[in-house]
Amino acid sequence: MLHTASEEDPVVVRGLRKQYGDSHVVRGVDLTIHKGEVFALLGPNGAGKTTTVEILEGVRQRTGGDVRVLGCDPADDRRDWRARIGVVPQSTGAYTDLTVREVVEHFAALYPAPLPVGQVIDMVGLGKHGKKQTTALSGGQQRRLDVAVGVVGDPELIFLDEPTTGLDPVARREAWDLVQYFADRGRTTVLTTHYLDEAEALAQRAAVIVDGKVAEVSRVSELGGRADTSTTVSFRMPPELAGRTLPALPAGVTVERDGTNGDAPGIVSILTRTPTAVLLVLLAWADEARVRELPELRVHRPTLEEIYLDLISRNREAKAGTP
Ligand SMILES: Nc1ncnc2c1ncn2[C@@H]1O[C@H](COP(=O)(O)OP(=O)(O)OP(=O)(O)O)[C@@H](O)[C@H]1O
Repeated sequence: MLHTASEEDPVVVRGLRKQYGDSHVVRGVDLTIHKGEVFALLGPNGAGKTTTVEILEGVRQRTGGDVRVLGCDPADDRRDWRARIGVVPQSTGAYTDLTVREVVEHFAALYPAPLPVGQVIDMVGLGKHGKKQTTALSGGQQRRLDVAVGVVGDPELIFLDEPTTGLDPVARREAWDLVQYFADRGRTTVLTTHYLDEAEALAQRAAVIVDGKVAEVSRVSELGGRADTSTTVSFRMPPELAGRTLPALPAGVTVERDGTNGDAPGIVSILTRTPTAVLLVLLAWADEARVRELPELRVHRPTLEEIYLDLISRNREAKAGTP
């Protein structure tokens, strides 16, 4: 049963299971991925992300559950269906003694309406290497070739499994531009990544998979209750204000002080949902005491990485507490 998903949704998964012998590696995954979105799959090593993605790509058989990808069951592996999806697998392909251009041309010929080969080679940053033997490419250049091969068919749905692993920072940004290019064309992308900045930059929604189950699926901006988390305003108490009480702060704040270290005044941290209001009060207070700079003043909102690590650790603790 594929309830609550629309006909339009390119990926609909319900109760997906995969077992290798006695080992249950995907244990009841539900996912609905909407048309035109970049959807990130996050989770620790061995969580079952690649297994799930490979089932969606039709390269791995499932043990149970319902799966619809572009309206078809991937297990049927229809040729016309396959031409509508693009796959950049986790491991780099081996293309023997062909040149970059020959490899991309070869794959382009498999699709009814491929993108121009030269454009794709340029887009992945291999413009200067079209005539190079693939065996002579660096690891990062080979990874770019994988991406070219995955997208040359101008697919409706693209699976990118850790596409930027091994790329230098400039090449990573180029790969991000490429994902954005397809998003702008209304294409759908399923992006598996360990880089949370990548998920944050590219994806609208994400699922966190832990131990073969979806621990959470939400908008990236709301992952792990992120939208509701407090901001920390902190500073080192200046000597001029040491020993004074803080001014009256807006309601709902929590104040923490680390111990003063000998004569050094300690750090004051204020957890708040209204950092601007807190800053206004603090700055007026400092100004009144003629303190022009609050030392080490910092306004810190938890990063996606901190939220993610917290989510994984809470998940592990909950599991450890389960009898
Ligand atoms: N062919 C196989 N036979 C037996 N076990 C397998 C096989 N393929 C994968 N596994 C196991 O299934 C589990 C999930 O692996 P999977 O590759 O899906 O994880 P992942 O979330 O993609 O991890 P990573 O982030 O490291 O890529 C792992 O414990 C892995 O060892």
